[in-house]
Amino acid sequence: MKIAIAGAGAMGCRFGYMLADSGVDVTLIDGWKTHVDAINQQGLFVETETDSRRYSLPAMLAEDARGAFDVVILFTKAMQMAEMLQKIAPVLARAKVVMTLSNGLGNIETLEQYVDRSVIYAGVTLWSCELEGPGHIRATGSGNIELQPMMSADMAMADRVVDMLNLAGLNAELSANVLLSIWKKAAFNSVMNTYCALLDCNVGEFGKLPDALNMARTVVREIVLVARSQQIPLTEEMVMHTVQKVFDPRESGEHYPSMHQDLHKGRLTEIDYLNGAVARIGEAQGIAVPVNRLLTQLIHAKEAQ
Ligand SMILES: NC(=O)C1=CN([C@@H]2O[C@H](COP(=O)(O)OP(=O)(O)OC[C@H]3O[C@@H](n4cnc5c(N)ncnc54)[C@H](OP(=O)(O)O)[C@@H]3O)[C@@H](O)[C@H]2O)C=CC1
Ligand SMILES: CC(C)(CO)C(=O)C(=O)O
Repeated sequence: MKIAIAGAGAMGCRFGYMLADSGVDVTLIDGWKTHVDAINQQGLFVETETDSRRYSLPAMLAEDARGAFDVVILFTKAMQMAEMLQKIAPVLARAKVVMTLSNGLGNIETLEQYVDRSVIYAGVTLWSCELEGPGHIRATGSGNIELQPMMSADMAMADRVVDMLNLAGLNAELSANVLLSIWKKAAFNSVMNTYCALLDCNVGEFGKLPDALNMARTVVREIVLVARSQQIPLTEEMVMHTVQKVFDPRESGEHYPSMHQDLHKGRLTEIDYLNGAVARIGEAQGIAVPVNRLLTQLIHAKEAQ
C-alpha cells in the first residue's frame, strides 16, 4: 500500500518512520517548508530512548502534493485540518481511505466537508512524540490506535489497514464505537494536555501531584454529562483508567503533551476542540460546565501572554 501522511509534525513523522521501517511506501506532506526541505535533504532525524537515526523519507509541500496514495493519514492539528484538506485536494481525489487520528471533537465533521463519508476512517492514538525542530523528532514511550471506518462496506480494506499498522508495531485495533473512543480520548486530553500546559509539567510529573486524580475527576465528570447528552455512553472510569495508565514512563510519563509543546513554541492550542468544545456543547444543552469553561479561558489567556 502507498501511504501519504498529511500533517507531518511530531505524530505524522513518528507514524511515518515506523511505517517506513516496516517496509511501507510512505510520503510525508506538510506546510512547513523548512521542515520539508530538512527531511528531503538530510533525512528525518529520530531520537528514541535507546538511539538516534536518520530515516530517508520523501516529503512534499502541501500545496505541491500530487500522486496516487491508497491511504492518506491526516495528522494536522484540528484547527489546521480544513486548510490541509483544501491544499491536498488532488491527492484526496484518488485516495481509497482518508483517516484522521488527530485529537479533539469535530474532526469527522471537518473531513466530511472535503471527502465522501465512504472513504473516511476515524480514530484516536495514545502514541506520543515531540517535534524538536525542522526534520527532527523525539519519539519515546509506547501507545496504541483505535480506529473505525465510518461506513463498513469494505471490511477487507479495514483489515488490511489494521494489519499494516500492526506490522509497524503501532498496536492498532478496530473500534466497535469510534465516537466513544473519540470522546474518551478528548476527555483524557482535556485533563492531561490542559493541566500539563497550565502547570508546565510532563505527564509523569502531573501524575505525582497529590491532587492529580481529584483534579482530573472534576473535569471528567462534566464531560461525561455532556457526552451522555450526545448519546455517547462515556463513563468516568473509562477516562480515569487511561489517565492513570499514561503516568508510567513506558507509556507517556516522560512526554510533554502536544498542548504544552504548542504553548512552549508560542503556537495556538487545540483547546477549542477539547475543553472548549465540551463547554460549548454543554452550555447549548443547559449542562453546567464551569470547570471546562474556566480551563478554556485559562489556556486562551496563556496563548495571549
Ligand atoms: N504530539 C503528540 O504526542 C500527540 C499529538 N496528537 C495529536 O496529533 C495531531 C498532530 O499533532 P502534533 O504531531 O503534535 O503536531 P505538531 O505541532 O508537531 O505539528 C503540526 C503542524 O504544525 C506545524 N508546525 C509545528 N511546529 C512548527 C514550527 N515550529 N514552525 C512552523 N510550523 C510548525 C506544521 O504544519 P504547518 O507548517 O503546515 O502549519 C506541522 O505539520 C494533533 O491533533 C495532536 O493533538 C495525538 C497524540 C499525541
Ligand atoms: C500523548 C498524549 C496522549 C498525552 O496527552 C496526547 O494525546 C497529546 O500529547 O496530545
